[in-house]
Amino acid sequence: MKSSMRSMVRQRESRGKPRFSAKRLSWERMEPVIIANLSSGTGRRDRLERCIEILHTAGAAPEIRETEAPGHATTLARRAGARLVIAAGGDGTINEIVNGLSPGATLGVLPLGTANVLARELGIPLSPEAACRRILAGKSRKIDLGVARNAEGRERRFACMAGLGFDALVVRSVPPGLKRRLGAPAFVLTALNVHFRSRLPLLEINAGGRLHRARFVIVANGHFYGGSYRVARESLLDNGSLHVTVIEDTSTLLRPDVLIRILVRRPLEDCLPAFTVRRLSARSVEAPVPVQLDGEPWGELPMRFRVEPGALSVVC
Ligand SMILES: Nc1ncnc2c1ncn2[C@@H]1O[C@H](COP(=O)(O)OP(=O)(O)OP(=O)(O)O)[C@@H](O)[C@H]1O
Repeated sequence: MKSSMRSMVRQRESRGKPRFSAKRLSWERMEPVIIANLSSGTGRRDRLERCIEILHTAGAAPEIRETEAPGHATTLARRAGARLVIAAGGDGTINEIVNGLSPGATLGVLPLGTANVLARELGIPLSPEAACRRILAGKSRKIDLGVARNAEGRERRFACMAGLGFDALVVRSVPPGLKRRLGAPAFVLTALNVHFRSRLPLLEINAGGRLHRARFVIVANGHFYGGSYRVARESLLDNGSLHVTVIEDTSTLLRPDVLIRILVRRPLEDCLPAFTVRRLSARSVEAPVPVQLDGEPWGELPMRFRVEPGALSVVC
């Protein structure tokens, strides 16, 4: 079973060459707007102001919009229209923006979050100054987006990953104060707490007619997870598929061969069942199973997931 899954991954990867080439972006004409979440991990005002200064010095005069509450970035992105919309924040802010962007808009990223998975995936420098220079260099490319659809038919896009079960419970449980103080290690501590103290509900996924039962499933659009941890060997942002990692039991994550790979940032697909698909469905088996999208809670199973190839234009 495992070897057939690995060969599926290999087959897909050999077909997974970039499908959308980079093109030069006329960002001056796109009237840039920065949507800034100053409550995100490293979203301090002085960092944002340094970025604005760099952009001004280069002759760009972006409009600045600060978020006032969770969800506000979606409204601001919707209002911005077909412009260069620069997300100053983390993956949660990017997720909100991606869910409000107009067709014809391009996303820029100033990584001011905790994990900054999409920035890492795109190779955007994590220093805000260097990220500004990348925006000024003005190249864009198309990437895929994942889409989750819940039982009521509501849809939400994700740029990096959906997590079913274990990590969604962690995201729900991490105390905001601990996250502010510790950053990413707050998730590791909470994950250990959830693993040892909670009874994780069982879920079932159906991918192309194959059923898998697990307590934790990662549906990734890219290959990084939770920062610089890896689920897959290489970036998958534009290969037209979702990468699925199946963790039957979270105690597997503490198995020495798996733990070592996690610690040295080797891809989980080397030691855990993984495959790529265009769509899958997931349901809970016994008790409600929570879901997270790009690190933010988004309801419970059942849900369907699919990829939208080349759905987002991003500065890279
Ligand atoms: N003005 C605001 N006040 C409080 N929370 C906000 C505000 N604007 C946005 N948020 C919320 O802040 C949360 C965290 O944002 P974000 O994910 O960008 O930062 P992060 O968690 O530090 O980064 P990462 O996801 O990269 O680890 C999101 O849930 C978002 O809805």
